[in-house]
Amino acid sequence: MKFGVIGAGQMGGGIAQVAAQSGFDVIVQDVEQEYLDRGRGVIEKSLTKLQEKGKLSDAPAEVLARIKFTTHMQDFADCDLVVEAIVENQAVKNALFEQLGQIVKPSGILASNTSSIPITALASASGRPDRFIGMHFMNPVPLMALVEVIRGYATSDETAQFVTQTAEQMGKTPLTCNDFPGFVSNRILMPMLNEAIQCVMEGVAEPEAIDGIMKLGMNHPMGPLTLADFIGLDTCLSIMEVLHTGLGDDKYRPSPLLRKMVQAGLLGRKSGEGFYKY
Ligand SMILES: CC(=O)CC(=O)SCCNC(=O)CCNC(=O)[C@H](O)C(C)(C)COP(=O)(O)OP(=O)(O)OC[C@H]1O[C@@H](n2cnc3c(N)ncnc32)[C@H](O)[C@@H]1OP(=O)(O)O
Ligand SMILES: NC(=O)C1=CN([C@@H]2O[C@H](COP(=O)(O)OP(=O)(O)OC[C@H]3O[C@@H](n4cnc5c(N)ncnc54)[C@H](OP(=O)(O)O)[C@@H]3O)[C@@H](O)[C@H]2O)C=CC1
Repeated sequence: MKFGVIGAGQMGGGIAQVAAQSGFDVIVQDVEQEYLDRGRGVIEKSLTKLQEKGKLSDAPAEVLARIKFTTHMQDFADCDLVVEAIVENQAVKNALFEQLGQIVKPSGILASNTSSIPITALASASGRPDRFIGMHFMNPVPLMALVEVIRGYATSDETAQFVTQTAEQMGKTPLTCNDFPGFVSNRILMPMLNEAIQCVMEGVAEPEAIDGIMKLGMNHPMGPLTLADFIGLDTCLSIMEVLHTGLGDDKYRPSPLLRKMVQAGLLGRKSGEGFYKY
């Protein structure tokens, strides 16, 4: 199978890595060579770590050799499946799928790794709504078991079956849901992170205490503020905005502190500072 990935950021890189670990021929596209080089470096590090722990069947170099990096979208023409993992912005994703729908061969399936944006809208932009689906990996992709599979209004049974099987071949557990804002994962997760941020803003406790309470008290592997920093505060804000607009309920209102931090360029781990410094 020829597996395309658009975006070489934290999610795109992880998806490409796991696809290559599963034996697929992978091609990753990003807008600048610089982002591709950075993505390649992150994949290399992760593969080395997995090998050290005996969790990799092939040598890292063999896995890497299955990944081709490109800045040209035309290179996706003969892909069987293309998963998009660019910035969480509907206008940008719409424009990309309009273009991609004209490039990929007609039998190719297009998928979005979006955290929250309506799959049905992206499917319409692609011009092939029956062969379009949400394939939502979790971060960090090499370690997390779930792929949330989101069926759009017109997604065909064949498309859903193909993507479910592919997720299984990648060693993941696919679970299916319908197309509602934030799907299941982020409709439940993100309001909790937003509430933790609201606790910081209201002075309920220091970030370390909030995270400690949720880790020790609820057995969460990461506290909510550490997790928000890990996901990216810009992505968290975009998801809250989709929930707020899409569900029309003020309980999803993004915390003003979250908004202010994104305006200040404090995006979490990826910018070097969020609720913590990295
Ligand atoms: C926003 C969305 O749309 C959807 C989302 O994805 S929401 C986010 C979902 N993800 C989560 O909630 C993650 C929550 N966190 C966790 O589950 C865990 O902290 C974790 C799995 C990330 C790490 O596991 P952990 O038990 O805390 O152990 P930790 O010691 O930190 O890491 C385990 C090992 O994996 C390694 N590791 C971390 N990321 C890695 C990667 N990408 N590749 C390879 N190895 C990796 C770590 O370096 C560490 O190695 P050592 O043991 O040698 O130190
Ligand atoms: N972070 C997370 O925990 C999770 C995120 N997601 C979703 O995955 C997607 C990607 O998120 P994430 O990896 O965190 O984001 P990142 O910011 O790490 O990566 C996005 C990448 O896509 C690139 N990009 C932006 N626009 C385009 C374009 N038009 N064409 C090609 N590449 C482009 C970016 O380049 P540049 O730097 O120039 O913008 C960047 O390299 C989002 O939809 C997000 O909601 C899903 C699950 C978890």
